[in-house]
Amino acid sequence: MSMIAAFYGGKSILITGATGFLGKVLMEKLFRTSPDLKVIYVLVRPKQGQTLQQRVFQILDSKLFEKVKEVCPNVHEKIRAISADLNQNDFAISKEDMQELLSHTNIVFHCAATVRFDDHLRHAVQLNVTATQQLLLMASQMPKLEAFIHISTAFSNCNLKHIDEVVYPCPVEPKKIIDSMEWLDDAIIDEITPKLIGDRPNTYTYTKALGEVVVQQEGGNLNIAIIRPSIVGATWQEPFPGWVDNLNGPSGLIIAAGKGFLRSIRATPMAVADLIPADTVVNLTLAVGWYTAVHRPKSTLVYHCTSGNLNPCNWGKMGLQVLATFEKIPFERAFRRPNADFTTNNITTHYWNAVSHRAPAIIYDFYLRLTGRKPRMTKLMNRLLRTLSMVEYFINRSWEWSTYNTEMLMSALSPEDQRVFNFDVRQLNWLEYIENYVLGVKKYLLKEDMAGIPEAKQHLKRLRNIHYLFNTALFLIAWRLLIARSQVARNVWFFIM
Ligand SMILES: CCCCCCCCCCCCCCCCCCCCCCCCCCCC(=O)SCCNC(=O)CCNC(=O)[C@H](O)C(C)(C)COP(=O)(O)OP(=O)(O)OC[C@H]1O[C@@H](n2cnc3c(N)ncnc32)[C@H](O)[C@@H]1OP(=O)(O)O
Ligand SMILES: NC(=O)C1=CN([C@@H]2O[C@H](COP(=O)(O)OP(=O)(O)OC[C@H]3O[C@@H](n4cnc5c(N)ncnc54)[C@H](OP(=O)(O)O)[C@@H]3O)[C@@H](O)[C@H]2O)C=CC1
Repeated sequence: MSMIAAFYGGKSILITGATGFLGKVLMEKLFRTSPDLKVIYVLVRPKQGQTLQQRVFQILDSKLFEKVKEVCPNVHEKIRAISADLNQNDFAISKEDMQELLSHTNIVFHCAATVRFDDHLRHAVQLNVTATQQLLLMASQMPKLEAFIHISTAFSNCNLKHIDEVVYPCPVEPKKIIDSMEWLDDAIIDEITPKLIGDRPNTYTYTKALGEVVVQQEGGNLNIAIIRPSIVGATWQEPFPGWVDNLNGPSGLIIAAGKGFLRSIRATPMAVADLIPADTVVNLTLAVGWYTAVHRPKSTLVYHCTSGNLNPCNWGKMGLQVLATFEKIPFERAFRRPNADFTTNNITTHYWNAVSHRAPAIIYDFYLRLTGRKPRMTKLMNRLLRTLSMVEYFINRSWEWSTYNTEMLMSALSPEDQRVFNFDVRQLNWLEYIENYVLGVKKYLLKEDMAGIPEAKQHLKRLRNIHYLFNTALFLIAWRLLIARSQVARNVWFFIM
């Protein structure tokens, strides 16, 4: 019998960010392994054209939850969607809902965040820092609370090379930052943002670091733990391999490469690609929730959920495997044959961006215009180049994350829990994982049918022939121009003939 699964039985659990990528996998695992849990409260903001219930039921009715329905047929009754906006005071939760949350919640999993790299500092502080502060305040008024688990990121201290499982202080106190966001206007915030984020690459990593400091400073007597996942990728095993539902991290770039838009990327092949599957993060999170509630460590423990020091894979190996998978399972209606390459310096990056990204987009848009259609490729390419410039920081460096607490926790689990809540990345076979990831991107993100693979292969063959024809024509034109101008070229030509 799994002790962790039994622990969540009968519990009332509050999840923020439940409609996000990690939140969904977390809910799925909770319902599947502890179908006798009492209720999961999810803080959800209303979205245009959908009621809260519709939003949540859409998730429960998705393929991700198919197995849950078998073990927990009344799953719809065990989820309680609470209207909340983490950007608002008291999260704009009604008095009755707040009362219910405060008096019943046993465990809090705080997953909500803005993960955009380019978010305005004011908004990133609001969601990643102030909302965390407010949630802690709520948690301190929950008499039945047993554990508060905060999801951060392994990159919150990416300005360091070696990162320990501790909360690092920030030069400016989070409270001062929160206060200043209230009275500074946008223009001044824009001006001071580079100074505040310092040697971090973006507002996301900076505000996640501030959020951790808030958790440590304002956690009071709560049982708190912080989890720091690295780059979260598609699921490894559960509920099935390859599940993914957004374009963050590598997923969007896998699409861009598979559709033939992404032809070169500035990356260091030997740099460690610290990916971690979403189900591994969720298993660790649930184990941490149990451990924190039952063992009540004296201080706030930080757990690194990373792969690099236990089972490293580098970007070169990952890129090659992604490309190899496209051979077997190509994406439909590719723009060009997938054939991306790594560049390593500014000059080659600019050159290939011009030749392989911008030029084909301009030519294609010209063709669209000629045929009376709306040009769209240049816009798409600009977006891709912007994304590339934002991720470059992370794919040209390696970090070392120590994992003492995570390994300690692994050894504290019973053999059954180690199996049911497996977060041992040493067992991960990267080649198999990446192949399933690409397959998952095709099925769950692009919603492409496997029956379309033969046609996709035919399409790639046609693209290859067009490519050969285009190159031959280009060569002949260049040669013809050369022959017209150079006696040496003419002599060589006649000699060959
Ligand atoms: C040895 C040599 C070998 C050679 C082999 C070479 C082979 C190469 C093969 C290449 C194969 C590729 C696979 C490997 C790629 C590796 C890259 C991995 C990158 C990983 C970097 C992650 C770093 C993680 C650090 C921290 C981790 C975390 O803690 S948080 C999670 C990470 N967060 C994110 O990823 C968010 C990033 N996104 C953003 O910040 C923003 O979206 C943006 C700034 C990128 C774009 O903002 P913008 O306002 O322009 O657009 P937006 O409104 O967001 O969206 C507009 C449309 O664009 C779509 N979109 C959004 N995001 C992406 C994306 N990442 N990729 C593509 N498209 C995206 C979005 O859906 C919108 O579409 P429409 O709705 O249709 O308009
Ligand atoms: N994905 C990754 O690679 C990594 C993620 N993390 C961390 O994991 C956590 C979850 O990330 P992930 O699932 O990928 O992120 P997503 O962007 O997929 O999900 C974010 C969640 O936060 C919610 N949210 C955002 N703003 C508000 C708001 N104002 N009010 C209420 N809810 C809001 C979103 O709701 P809505 O659906 O309404 O938008 C969504 O449920 C984050 O803390 C992130 O920092 C850490 C490392 C890597």
